[in-house]
Amino acid sequence: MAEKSIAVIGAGKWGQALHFALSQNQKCLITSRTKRDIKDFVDLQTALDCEYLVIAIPAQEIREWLQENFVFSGQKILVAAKGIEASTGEFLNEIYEEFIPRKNIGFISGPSFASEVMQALPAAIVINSKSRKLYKEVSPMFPRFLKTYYSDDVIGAEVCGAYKNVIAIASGICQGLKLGNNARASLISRGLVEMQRFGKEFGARKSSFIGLSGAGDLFLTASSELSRNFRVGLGLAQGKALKTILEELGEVAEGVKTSEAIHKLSKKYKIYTPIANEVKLILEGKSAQDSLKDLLKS
Ligand SMILES: NC(=O)C1=CN([C@@H]2O[C@H](COP(=O)(O)OP(=O)(O)OC[C@H]3O[C@@H](n4cnc5c(N)ncnc54)[C@H](OP(=O)(O)O)[C@@H]3O)[C@@H](O)[C@H]2O)C=CC1
Ligand SMILES: O=C(CO)COP(=O)(O)O
Repeated sequence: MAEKSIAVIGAGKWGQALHFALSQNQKCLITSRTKRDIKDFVDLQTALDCEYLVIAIPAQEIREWLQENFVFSGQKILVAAKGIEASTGEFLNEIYEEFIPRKNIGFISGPSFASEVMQALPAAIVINSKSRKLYKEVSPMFPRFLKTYYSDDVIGAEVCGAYKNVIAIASGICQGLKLGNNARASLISRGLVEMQRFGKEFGARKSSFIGLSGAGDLFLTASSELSRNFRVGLGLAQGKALKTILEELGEVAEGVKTSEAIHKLSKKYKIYTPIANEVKLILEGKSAQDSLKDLLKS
């Protein structure tokens, strides 16, 4: 295995942005299911032979991808996805740990729209790992414009990154229904309380929710049309069918499936998650106006 070699797997929006960022300080390879005519694009095996892998494959696809493609041979992994597996309700750390030792895995979180990273605009992200050593190894790989912080609250970062996508859908609905700034601020702040309550059940640390991974990413995603999840919400408020919205989007909106996962987990562990539950129901066809009435009285 080549030393300090690094590759991004998954050349979607975020994978390409991370490849751009990681190419500033060293050579970084990139691969994807669909072959692309882009700089440093290699076949999958060449990428898998690298020592460091940044995996930007969506949450719902990763288990099957790992089963079919991944053999652990000492690689260190940074997980770029933000979501919870809907079919099982399993967190990404649980899935990855079936294939890779915990000390070799880190999770990227924090407010980071790919399109802005692509323009080298400044941002701050968190590398969440049980191994501080891993953080120390990967931190210098990031360019100056992407400031990195360390946290060992892996589950906290995961819940924040996944849950904020669902709240972003709710916020897009709120915007689409023209409910006003007061309503949106109320929704986002109650969303933060809700995701913290949910995370507590799984051992997430409270402080993660007021930091970059939580409030930082939530405020970003739930207040901007740059967010795909927010745009899903806008489409729902306009009465568009989910299928049409997702076709028009052409990119992943993790909040859609993650709302199912949250529903499953909140039912199992009896966690009060009113906003996520209404998002799931709206995605299944409930009218947004009816959801609003139910949220206001609950
Ligand atoms: N975009 C952003 O600003 C940010 C995104 N994220 C997270 O990163 C993850 C990826 O997002 P993003 O890159 O934007 O999404 P995109 O929809 O742009 O790209 C998805 C990528 O996943 C690959 N992919 C999808 N299904 C499979 C599969 N079954 N097997 C192998 N590869 C697959 C696609 O490969 P191909 O195209 O080659 O077929 C593509 O490279 C999501 O979890 C998202 O929440 C996190 C932070 C910021
Ligand atoms: O996670 C993101 C920014 O931090 C991107 O959010 P969207 O997937 O909603 O675009």
